[in-house]
Amino acid sequence: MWGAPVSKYAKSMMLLGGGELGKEVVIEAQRLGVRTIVVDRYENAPAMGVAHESFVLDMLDGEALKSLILQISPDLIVPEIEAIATSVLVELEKNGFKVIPTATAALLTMDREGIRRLASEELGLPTARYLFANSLEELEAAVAEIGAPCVIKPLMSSSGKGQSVCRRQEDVASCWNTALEGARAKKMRVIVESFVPFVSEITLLTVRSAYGTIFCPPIGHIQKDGDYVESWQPHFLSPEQLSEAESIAKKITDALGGYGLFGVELFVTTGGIVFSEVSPRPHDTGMVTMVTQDMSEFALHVRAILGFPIPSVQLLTPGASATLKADREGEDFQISGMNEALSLPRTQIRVFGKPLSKPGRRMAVALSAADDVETARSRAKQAANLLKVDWSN
Ligand SMILES: Nc1ncnc2c1ncn2[C@@H]1O[C@H](COP(=O)(O)OP(=O)(O)OP(=O)(O)O)[C@@H](O)[C@H]1O
Ligand SMILES: NCC(=O)N[C@@H]1O[C@H](COP(=O)([O-])[O-])[C@@H](O)[C@H]1O
Ligand SMILES: [Mg+2]
Repeated sequence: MWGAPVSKYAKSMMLLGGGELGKEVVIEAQRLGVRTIVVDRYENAPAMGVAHESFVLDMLDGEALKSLILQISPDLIVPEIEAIATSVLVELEKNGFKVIPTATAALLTMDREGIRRLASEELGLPTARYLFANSLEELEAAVAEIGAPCVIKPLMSSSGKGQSVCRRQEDVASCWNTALEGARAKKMRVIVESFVPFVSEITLLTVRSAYGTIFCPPIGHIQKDGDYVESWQPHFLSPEQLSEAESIAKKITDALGGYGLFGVELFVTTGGIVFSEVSPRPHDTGMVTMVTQDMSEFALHVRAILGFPIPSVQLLTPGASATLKADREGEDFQISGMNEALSLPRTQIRVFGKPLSKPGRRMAVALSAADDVETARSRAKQAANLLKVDWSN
């Protein structure tokens, strides 16, 4: 029960991060009459355009973050990106603030070490072999021990930033430099993971609500340079694979706790399902649910975190998503090809509205439905290929 979004009875939600995923979360919260406040590191972030209020802040600056939260005093604090001074959230939670799904979940998943140790060492879930390194020398020793090929990632980063595959011992120095450039946090520590020879990879969207835990049908995806370029739903798994995937997802999300939607990333291998990582919030590959399910991952997240029950989720049609990425840095661009993309059957687009284009930055997504996944995938790819980040000079 709550009042109008600008009244004294308003229910308020503060998003820490306001990218394309946060934008859809805000829209879903607005639909339920919730007051929305968006914080991000730059002006005109996608979610700011649809929120009641917004603030520009370096969310890794703990003091600044704490003072803003105390000033606004939101009912719900909803982390949306991976680079936040999460220790502040832990402290504020102790003082009665509600962090989604929990402050500890945010803390553990912001840091690859926290979530990996929980999954592998405490819960015994199958993962790639891994080691950590704080310097180039330590990294050389870790790569020698894990063996090439292996994957090297900064502890705090996302969408593949700073990530590289080390194929030979001689490449270690260049991998270290890639990690240094891509890390969002100042602290430099990397994880070295053995390369998992997967057959496919999936995201299992898992919803913890007042009703209990439910799973969305698996989403298959393809990543390039550590970032997603294509996803589809449903992704076929055998009954044994599905029950293994759901059991892993249940264990990790139960350990993190709280209400909300989680994106559990899993590798499907010939030897079974391997846990990769988990986002305690909507997942980029899950944008496809905007055309496939009765409730999108964003609607599910909002409904769960507001404490409402979610007895079921229904897949309405097979569907797919494909991304538009920029290849140049600058502000003087226009997105073209929308007319052509939207001429394709059962196709929609989301243009995020990011004010600055950068090489590799995701600017829009095409979403297509069809009677089967293969047709949906080819439609979504075709639509995304028709979209362009265009420059007048
Ligand atoms: N150990 C591994 N073995 C094989 N492939 C891997 C491994 N680790 C990562 N990858 C590949 O790189 C992709 C991105 O890795 P990961 O999810 O860890 O990065 P991320 O930066 O957290 O990305 P995001 O924020 O988009 O989830 C994976 O989806 C997978 O395709
Ligand atoms: N894989 C995580 C992910 O997709 N996160 C989404 O990307 C935004 C950052 O984009 P940017 O780096 O282009 O600002 C985040 O705010 C979130 O919406
Ligand atoms: Mg990932």
